[in-house]
Parts: sequence; C-alpha cells; structure tokens
Amino acid sequence: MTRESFESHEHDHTVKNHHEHSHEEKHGHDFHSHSHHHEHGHNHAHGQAVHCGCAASCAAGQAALRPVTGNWPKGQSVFYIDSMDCPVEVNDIKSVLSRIEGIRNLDFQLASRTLSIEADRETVEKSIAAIKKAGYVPERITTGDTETGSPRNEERVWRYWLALAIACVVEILHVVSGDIMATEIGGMILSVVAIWLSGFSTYRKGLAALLGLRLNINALMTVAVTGAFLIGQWPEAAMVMALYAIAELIEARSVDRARNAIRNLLDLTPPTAEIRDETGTWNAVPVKNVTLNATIRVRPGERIPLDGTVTGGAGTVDQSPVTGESIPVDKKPGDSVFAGTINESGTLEFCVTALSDDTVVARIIKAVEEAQEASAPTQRFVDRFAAIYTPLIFLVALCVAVATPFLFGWTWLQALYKALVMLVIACPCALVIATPVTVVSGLVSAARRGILMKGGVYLEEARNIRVVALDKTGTITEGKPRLLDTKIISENFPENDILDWAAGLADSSGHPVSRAIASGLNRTARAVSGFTDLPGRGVSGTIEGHSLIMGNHRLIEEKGLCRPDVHRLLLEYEKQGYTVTVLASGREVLAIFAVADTIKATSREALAALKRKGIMTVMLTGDNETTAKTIADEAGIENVRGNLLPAEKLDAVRELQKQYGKTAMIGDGINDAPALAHADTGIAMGDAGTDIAMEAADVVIMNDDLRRIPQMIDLSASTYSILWQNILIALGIKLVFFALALFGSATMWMAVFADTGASLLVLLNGLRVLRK
Ligand SMILES: Nc1ncnc2c1ncn2[C@@H]1O[C@H](COP(=O)(O)OP(=O)(O)OP(=O)(O)O)[C@@H](O)[C@H]1O
Ligand SMILES: [Zn+2]
Repeated sequence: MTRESFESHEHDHTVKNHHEHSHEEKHGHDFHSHSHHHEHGHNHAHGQAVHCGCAASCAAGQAALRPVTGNWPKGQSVFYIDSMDCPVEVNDIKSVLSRIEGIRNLDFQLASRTLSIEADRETVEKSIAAIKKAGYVPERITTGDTETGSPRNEERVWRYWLALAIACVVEILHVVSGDIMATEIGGMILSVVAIWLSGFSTYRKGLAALLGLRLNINALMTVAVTGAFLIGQWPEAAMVMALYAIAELIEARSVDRARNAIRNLLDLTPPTAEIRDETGTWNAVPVKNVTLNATIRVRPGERIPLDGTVTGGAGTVDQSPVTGESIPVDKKPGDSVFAGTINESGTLEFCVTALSDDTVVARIIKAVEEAQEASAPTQRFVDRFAAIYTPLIFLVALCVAVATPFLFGWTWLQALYKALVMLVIACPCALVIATPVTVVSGLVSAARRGILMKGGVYLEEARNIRVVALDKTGTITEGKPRLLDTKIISENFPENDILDWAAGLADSSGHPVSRAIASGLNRTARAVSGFTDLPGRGVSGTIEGHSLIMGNHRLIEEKGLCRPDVHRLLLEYEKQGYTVTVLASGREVLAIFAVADTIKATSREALAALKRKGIMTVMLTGDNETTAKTIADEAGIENVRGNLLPAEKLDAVRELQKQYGKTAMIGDGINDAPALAHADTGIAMGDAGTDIAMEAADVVIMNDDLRRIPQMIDLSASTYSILWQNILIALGIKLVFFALALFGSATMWMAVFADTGASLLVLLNGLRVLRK
C-alpha cells in the first residue's frame, strides 16, 4: 500500500475520533481540541511503514495512551488480535483490508490490540479470512471486553522461560557430549521445541511477511533462526529465539510503565464517594453512580473523588497531583475542588460539577492520550531512517553471504553465519521504540506538573523558543482587577445618576475591567438599552435616554472627548499602573474609574528565569501603553506593546517570528486566541483562561503559574537530548556489533544480546524523563 493511501486512512481515523469526542466541547474546558490548523499538528505517524520489530514495545509507545477500554459505537465487530503489537502490523492489516470492498470504517487500538470493523456480516467474514491469511488470528470479542491482554501475557511468560531453560539444556548437551549422535538428535528435537515455544508468533508473522515480500523484524528473526538451525547451529537458534522473546516481553513491560504513569493519575481518584441522600445521611456510593449536583463529603486525609464547588466546611487541599503546585491551597465555600487532589485538613462538603469521565484529571489523561497521535519530528526522522536502515543491512548481509567466499575465501558456512548475525543486527528495534517512549515520558512528566501539551511536537520544539510574548491581564497579573479610585468629572448631572449609569453599563459587560467596576460600585444597575461591545475599547448603551460610552483612553480620544485636564489625570493614573476607564455622554466625560490588578507572585521569578535562558520577553496587551509599561517594569519584562487590538496581537506575533525566530505566545483571553493559534507554541492559562484561548493553544498551563514556561523549556531540552542520546546509543551499539560480526567473532546470540540490550538501555534512558 502506498504512503498516501495510508495517510489518508489515518486522517479519516482522526477526524472520526474527533467526532467521537465532540460532545466534550460543550463542557467547560476542552483541552484536547487537536490543533489541526497548525502546520505541524497533523502527523499521525503511528502507522508509518516502519519495519520495526519491537513487538509490543513500539506499539505501546505510539499508541500507548489510547484508552484501553474502547468506546466502540454500535454496529461494529470488534476483534482482539494477539499478535498485532506493532504499527507495522497495523499497517499490514490495513493494506490487506484495503482490498476488501464494503468496509465502512476501520479503527485500530494498538494498546489493547483491538480492531473494529464496521461493515455488513458478509464483508466482516471476508475481512477475517484475509487477516488470517496474513498470519494473524483475530478473535471476536464483545464490546467493553477489550482488556484481555494481561492473562495472555502471564501465559507467555512461562512459555518463554521454559523455552530458555530448554535452550540452556541443549547448549549444555552440545558442549558436554560433543558429537554423540543420540544427544545430537535429542538436542535438535529439544531445540525445535524451544523455538516453537518462544517463536511461534514470530514465525507466523515472519512467514506471512516474507510471503508478502515485506521485511520486518519477524521476517529477519525467522530467517536468522531458521538459517542458524539449518547450518547446524541449533543450540544457538533455540537460545536466540528464547532470548529474543523474553527481551520483547521486558520491553513491553517498560513501555507499559510509561503508559501506566499517566493512568496512575486516574487511580488517584477514590472508587467511592460519600454522598448525602434526601434524609441527610451520608452513604458511600461508587463514583460511577454519583450524579451531577450531588453533595459529597470529604474528610481530612481523603482524596477528592470528583470535581465540584465547595458548599460547606473549609480546609486545605494538596492540588499537586493535578496542577503540579506544591503548596496546599485553602478552600472555602464557592471555591472549586478537583478530583484526585487530597484534602489535608478540615472536612469539606461540595457539590459535584463534573462526572468521573469529565473531571479535570480525566481530561488531562485524555489530552495526553491524544497528544500521542501527533508524533514528534525526531520520531518521524527515526521512522524514515529505520525504513532505509533495515533493507540496507539486509542487502549487506546478502552480499556477505554471497560474495565473501569469493572475496576473502571464507567457507560458505562461515559467510552464511556472519550474514545471519547481521540480520539480527538489522533489527531497528532500539531505534524505533526509544523515541515514542521518551516522548510519552516527557508528556506525562509535563502533565504531572500541570503542563498539558497537545502533541509531542510541542515538547520537542519548546527548547527552540527565542521569544516569549505574554498577554498582561490574567497572564502576568492575577486577572482579578479591583476598582481602586473613582473621580466624578462632570457637574452637569447628579453624582448618583452618573455612578448608577456606570454601574449599569459595567454590569452588562463580562470584561474583567467592567466587572471590577460593577462590583466596586456595588449599585443597583439601571436598565440599559442598545448595549454594544466595542472590542479593545469598551462598551456603549443608552440609559434613561442618555446615550453613553464607557471605555479606555483610546475610546474617548477617538470620539474627540478628551480634554487636557482629563488627559493629564488619565496619564497620572496610567503611570501608576492603573487601567483607567472613562464614562462619557455624547458630549463630555462624566467620570473616571481607576482599576488595578496585582502581578502574580510567581510572574517575576518566571520572567527572570526566561531572561537567564536568553529568551526575550514581550508584553502584548490591549491596555494602554503607559499602564502596560508600569506593570512590565514591575514584572521585569523588557519590551512592551500596548493598545493592541486582537488582530494587532496576531501581527505582533508574526513580526516577532520574522525578527527573532520561534515565538511562544501566552494568553488567556478571547482576544489572544488568534495570536495563540499562530504562535509557534501557543500557551493558554487553564484556570482563568477562556475556552476559546485553550482551544487555540498548543499547551495549557493548569494552574496559570508562569514558572511552568521555563520548566517546560527545560523539560523540552532534556527530552531532546535523551532522544538523541538514545539514537546514538542504539546506532553505536549496532555499529560495533556490525564490525564485530564482519571482521571479528560476534556470535548470533551476542548480536541478540546487543540488540535487546540496546533496546532496554534506550528504554530505561527514555523512562528517566518521567522522573525529571
Ligand atoms: N467591556 C469593557 N469594559 C471596560 N473596558 C473595556 C471593555 N472592553 C475593553 N475595554 C478597555 O479596552 C482595553 C483593551 O481591552 P482588551 O480586552 O483588548 O484587552 P485587556 O483584556 O484589557 O488586556 P490584555 O490584552 O492584557 O488581556 C482594556 O484594557 C479596557 O480598558
Ligand atoms: Zn487623552
């Protein structure tokens, strides 16, 4: 099958996935709107035609974080395919099925080794036959029963160890008894048993691959083991097969660790919740049965089972499992609590606002799972490399087998043996598995700290960020402005009226500045007619026949209402870092309201850390220049661009990209969304942020702490260096053994050790990122 057809398939798959998830978009924060609009967001490479062999490992690496229990829609036949454990095999099956007409939809879930086919019965039967012909054994399963992997794994374990034991016996027999006919034949038979026990599925898949003229690790191992056996090296053939199988198993486990690391987050939530029934008594109920708006009680030391809003009691909650912040947070009625966090002191009662599949933790997990689908650039490079590497070595091995007897006068047996050793070395395993595992570990490690990335690509690219552009309100500051000063300017109306009108207009708007004024004035608002939002400026409306505007300095300048005395007054406020809002009638300025926001305690530290990394920081804000400058100085930002309309924020990001290179944009508001979408890395605040901003962003920072940005860049750098360490380790080991095989005395099982050893080494190295 061609790449194109494969990729288009993949795309279908993603689009469909999206559809399945679309119901979530209605709920509050949507973390996993895949950024399809992004240039590099569309690589769903878990099916690229890599000839990788790493059984469960690469499969799990790339699809590791897919939900284990699939939510298959009705009308689908779901199959468990035990030996479908690698993207290459998915590709295989896809190409086989692409020749069958009438299949409406295909969906693969590698982690659970399941395939679902949407088609009529006859077509499904035909598909099963085709899959069987390709060397796989599909077993029909009922929906919801997709988690069948583990008991089979147990069975595999003892089979492989038995095979290894037999192989050892054969080896000993061979050494001890030498050329005695009876033990030779006995050894041969035992070898066959060992190979059958450990290599059955490798053989089945390998033969199918060879018949289809495909080269994968199964094919390589099949040829190598069979070849070794035929040239009389059966003890070695048995040993190699058993070692290979066991190494695969260990690899699969290592990969599972990365997968489970994210699943463990979900285990944080207790299985039952204590809810209050109509009579007021508390009962423990399975979390799954809890309904929205139920009241739950959590005692000190207990974990919070669901998301909710505190209705009674008070306490401190350790939110580190969800947001990564290490300092416990005080909770009082009205505050929100998250599933998976720990109530440290005081009994809390809260009203459930999200069910178990929809809590913030559940959505973090889904986000990481989805991030898996977009593979990182290094992954793509490795995949392409592996696709050349394997056939190349295969060719070299072939040349060695055929040409060296003539060139160097080796015996045929010698040449053949060396060629077979090379086949084992041709396995790109270590190379192919290391990358996804490292990236997953990085994503999980980030998620644990409250940094949600929508794809491995953002993790890899963060280290290249040269400029960080930040929005002011809600990003650098708390985003909770308060009305600090009110000045009546006009004497043509009673003060009471002016304040009521201001309250009326402010009350009708959702903008933080307006809200601060409304709550600061605290008056019964008068009815507004013809209310209009003036984006980037303010609002307008009519109250009691007076047509009024309320907004920033720019607005009254534009309307020609600014007077020298007002202008001076405004400047004074602006210099102090206040955001000033002016209420005006069609003819004159009526009053001035000064609102101020506090800088987040963590912002200065974060900005200083960015500066130390040599990263330029720029504030992009809709607020006026003078106010912005004052706040920027206080926070430690070098460059400021104020008075920006939303479209101008986007232009500013474009300019920065052109001038300085990779640019990250951090924001929370609707007006930041275009810039977030266009930045190389768009970062949204997850707590105060609007849904639109989170949707446009590539990364969501859960607790709005800017220190996560330098941390993310560090994590990116260390992930990247581990990625390349792994590539060099894997290639280095291969190179050494290749040379040894050709000119020295590397035996086949040394080659297997080298290969699987390299795989394990890079896996463990990749898992190190988890601990970062
Ligand atoms: N509804 C409104 N009520 C009062 N003032 C408003 C309103 N909308 C906009 N403004 C004024 O226009 C300015 C720019 O608004 P905009 O929403 O573009 O940016 P912002 O949210 O204040 O700042 P930032 O870009 O840092 O988030 C605000 O600082 C405020 O003074
Ligand atoms: Zn002015």
